[in-house]
Amino acid sequence: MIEAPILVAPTGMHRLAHPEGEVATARAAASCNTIMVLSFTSNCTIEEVAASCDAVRFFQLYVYKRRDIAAELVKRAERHGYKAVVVTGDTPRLGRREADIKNKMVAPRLRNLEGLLSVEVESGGGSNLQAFASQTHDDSLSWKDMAWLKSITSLPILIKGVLTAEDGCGSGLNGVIVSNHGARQLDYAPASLSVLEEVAEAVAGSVPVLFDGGIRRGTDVFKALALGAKAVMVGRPVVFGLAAKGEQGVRRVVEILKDELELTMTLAGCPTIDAISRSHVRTEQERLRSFM
Ligand SMILES: Cc1cc2nc3c(=O)[nH]c(=O)nc-3n(C[C@H](O)[C@H](O)[C@H](O)COP(=O)(O)O)c2cc1C
Ligand SMILES: CCCCC(=O)C(=O)O
Repeated sequence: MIEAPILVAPTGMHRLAHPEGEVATARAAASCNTIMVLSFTSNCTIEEVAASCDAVRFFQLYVYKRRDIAAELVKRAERHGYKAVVVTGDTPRLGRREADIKNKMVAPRLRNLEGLLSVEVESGGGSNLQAFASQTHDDSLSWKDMAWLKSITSLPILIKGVLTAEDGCGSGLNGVIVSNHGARQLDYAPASLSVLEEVAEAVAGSVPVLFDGGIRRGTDVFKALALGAKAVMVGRPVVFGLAAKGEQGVRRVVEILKDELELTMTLAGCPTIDAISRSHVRTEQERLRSFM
């Protein structure tokens, strides 16, 4: 269905990077024939992104204390042709982002929420995003809430932010995304690549396992696929491409990754994605063991 196993990860507030925001990213993803996961905290609306071009898109969900708002946005995504919900499980509260506090970070308008919620928040002199998240995100989020989510949508649901085998196989959802939120949430959370294999083994092919975190080269995509991911998602490089050259910049980022993946496959003797196997990579642990 998609040209390469490289998706656009949900990242918030694309107008911080480019005036056209998520619409430019969506067009780039569409022209690369890949899937964009639209962030719940986008600047462009669900409808604007849907109307920008014809492509497969997923919608990322933050579960708000105000469940009616979360449900309303999922309904809007469903109505506008988004094909899956990606529920982010690792952000019941925002991690302590000291740079945002120091820089007095102010989020640009989250237009999806207009008419639903006042986005004027007092930051107390620190990060306005952090103050906003603590007012809105439901910090009691747990597995039991997945039953509620299933009850409000017929779309497939993927859980993002899984870092253990136990969470991977216990979700009862339609897909698992191994991620530590780009190391933006909890210091000392494991690097997502270091736990990918154990999660993939536990899930054992029952649902697709996706991966994100630190994908910067085609070789990184290859490593993640060898360790059990069906596809990867890319966060920061897409935002950097958007900031540098808008739609064209995002397209270039995805193309570079795809070209590098193809080169890596050829040099590793893999004519197809399915030919990438566990034996193509050696982990740090295996390397150390080989010295013993
Ligand atoms: C600026 C920024 C904003 C992000 N916003 C969201 C978001 O709105 N929702 C979400 O689930 N993850 C968000 N993430 C996390 C990404 O989806 C992804 O997990 C992470 O960026 C992957 O790592 P990478 O940046 O090394 O590719 C964000 C990450 C960044 C860098
Ligand atoms: C309130 C969440 C903001 C978007 C996000 O998830 C991030 O910045 O990592």
